[in-house]
Order: sequence, then structure tokens, then C-alpha cells
Amino acid sequence: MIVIENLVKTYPAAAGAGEVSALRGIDLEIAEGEIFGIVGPSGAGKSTLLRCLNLLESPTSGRIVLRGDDVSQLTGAGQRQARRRIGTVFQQFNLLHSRTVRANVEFPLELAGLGRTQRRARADELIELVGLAGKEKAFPSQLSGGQQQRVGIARALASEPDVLLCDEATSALDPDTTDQVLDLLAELNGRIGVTVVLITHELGVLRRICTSAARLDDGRIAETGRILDLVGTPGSVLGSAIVPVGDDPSAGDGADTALVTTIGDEAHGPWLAQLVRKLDVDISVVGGRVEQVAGVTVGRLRLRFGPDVNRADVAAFVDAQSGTTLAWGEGPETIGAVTQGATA
Ligand SMILES: Nc1ncnc2c1ncn2[C@@H]1O[C@H](COP(=O)(O)OP(=O)(O)OP(=O)(O)O)[C@@H](O)[C@H]1O
Repeated sequence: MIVIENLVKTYPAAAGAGEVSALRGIDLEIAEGEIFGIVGPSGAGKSTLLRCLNLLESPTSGRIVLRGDDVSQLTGAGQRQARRRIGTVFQQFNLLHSRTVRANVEFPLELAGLGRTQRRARADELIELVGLAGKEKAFPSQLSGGQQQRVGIARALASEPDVLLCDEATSALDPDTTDQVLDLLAELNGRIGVTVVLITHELGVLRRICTSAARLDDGRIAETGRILDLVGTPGSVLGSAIVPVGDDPSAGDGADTALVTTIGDEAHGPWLAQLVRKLDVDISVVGGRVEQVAGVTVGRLRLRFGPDVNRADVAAFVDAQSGTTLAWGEGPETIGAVTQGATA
């Protein structure tokens, strides 16, 4: 659906002091029907990437290919047409306050030159789709934040885009409303098949609805993959952040420690008791967490082993369990400046 090739964006620095490299060569593929999360610390380049994707900003070099068409070098009418293929949902909703809900949703259709009857029919259909039937004549100030964001989503869908780009779309909402809006995005993805790309600093967003994700760091893609693959990859910073177990209270005392990750219901059998019985080892559990990730139960345990543990035997035992991976040591660095979020 979207192929980004060696995307570079450089800005002139303030007071003519050289250049700022916001994107340093991004390569990324987003498949049709994905809910794709892009995370990273402040200044990593998330907003710049989003502005390049919705064609508000021209890349310095590189390509953005949308369903086979290079959209990064377009200008004028071609660019305006391509913009309609990408709907954007904004953090602060960006609604027109003097217009009703219906008129807000109709706005992009007006710009596209659609007739009144068609506009109204399409707007009302979208308003119903986002769960706001009956609110057509309300003004944004008469709606809650979550309802306003539903209007923002309906408006972004008005021109039947290939992709819905969400720019921190739930950051201004409370945790319950965040969950409702995320669930709506997942429902729309399932019902109308729209590909969703979410820029976020909330790991809870990735856990709740994303199928794949990328971590941006200093203008580069530091890692990317299917969410459950990242979670099951020992050493994945993003995987560790999605299911964190906290710091090891006994770190640095020389004991053998390991992180064991279990993915899926099959993996949640009594493997720990069996491990202790089979290898006759002493194990302390010094951290743990169970989360629903992309609708699947994921568990992570931090284990501390007694002296003289045979690592090869433990690794062989864990390897033989389905959906289970093991990584020796305390785990990767934390992601930094990304919040866990209240959402499940
Ligand atoms: N218009 C601009 N002019 C100059 N530098 C810019 C401009 N926009 C962004 N930058 C710089 O590019 C880098 C990436 O910024 P960007 O806003 O894309 O990061 P971000 O990951 O979205 O951060 P945040 O999470 O804080 O919004 C930063 O160093 C920023 O200062």
C-alpha cells in the first residue's frame, strides 16, 4: 500500500547555522489493511514523516509510493488529487467551529466539487458509521472530545482515502475515550478495509490495535515488524517496551537472569513448574507482566536462576515450548520519552 524509499528531509537550521536532518533515509513498507503504529522519542522525526506522507511537506530526496504511484514529487492539481487519497486525523481535531457536524464532514467534499445532495448523503452515511447519528446538526462546541474526534475521523474518510493517517489522534482524550476511539479505528479498518497509520507516543495504542509498528530514532527506522514478532524477538527495544517487566531489583549481583516471553494461550501452560522439576534448578521470579497485545495474550517473566544453572539445558527446554522465547540478561535499553499510556 505504501512504500517509502530512502526518504530524506533536511531543514535549514535557525539563523543559517547549517542544516537539521529530520529524516535520514527512511525505508518502510506498510501493507494494505494494516494498522501501523509509528513511535519514537521527541525529535525522532515522527511529525516530519507524517507531513511528508500527507503531502504537506516535500521530501528533500527519496520516494513515497502509494499503491504503485510515486506521490512525493507531485505539484499542483496532481498533488491535490493525491492528497484526497490520504485522510488525516489530527490531535486537536481541527474542526471548523462555526459549522455543524454535517457541514464539517461535507467540507472536503465541497472542495472536491461534489453536488449538495451527494455531499449530504455521503456525510450522513459517515456520521452514522462513526456512531454519531442524530448529531448531524450539532456544533463542535456541543460535543465531547471523543465525539469531536469521531467527526474528525468521518471528515478524514469523506474522500474515500486509501490511508487514514492519525497524528497523535488520541493524545487529547482521557483513557476511556482513547480506548473507544481506538476501537472505532480498528472497527473501520475491519469494516471498510482502510489502512491506518498512527503516529503516537503511547505504547498502549500499539498494544490495543496495531498489527505492525516501526520505531523511529534520530531520523532513522531503528526497528520495524509485526507487533507480535517484535514482542517475541529477544533484544527488541520496541517489543520490550510494549510488554515491559520493569527493572531487575537484583541487577548487578552476578546471578544468571533471563526474560521469558510467552505468546498465545498455548504458551501459558505450567512450563515454569515443569522447568524446575525437570532441571532441578532454583528459580526466583523477579518481574512479570501479562498483556493483551493485538488481541493475543502475551506474558513476560524475568527469572533469576540459582548458581550453576546450565544455560544450554534451560534454553533447550524453553525452545521446545510453543510460542515461548528466552533471552539471557537484563533485556534491552528502554525506548525513552515514550509513555506506556493508560490503555490496555
Ligand atoms: N520546520 C522545521 N524547521 C527546522 N527544523 C525542524 C522543522 N520541523 C522539524 N524540525 C526538526 O526536525 C527534527 C524532527 O522533528 P519532528 O517534529 O519531526 O520530531 P517528532 O518525532 O515529531 O517530535 P515530537 O514527538 O516532539 O513532536 C527535530 O530536530 C526538529 O527540531
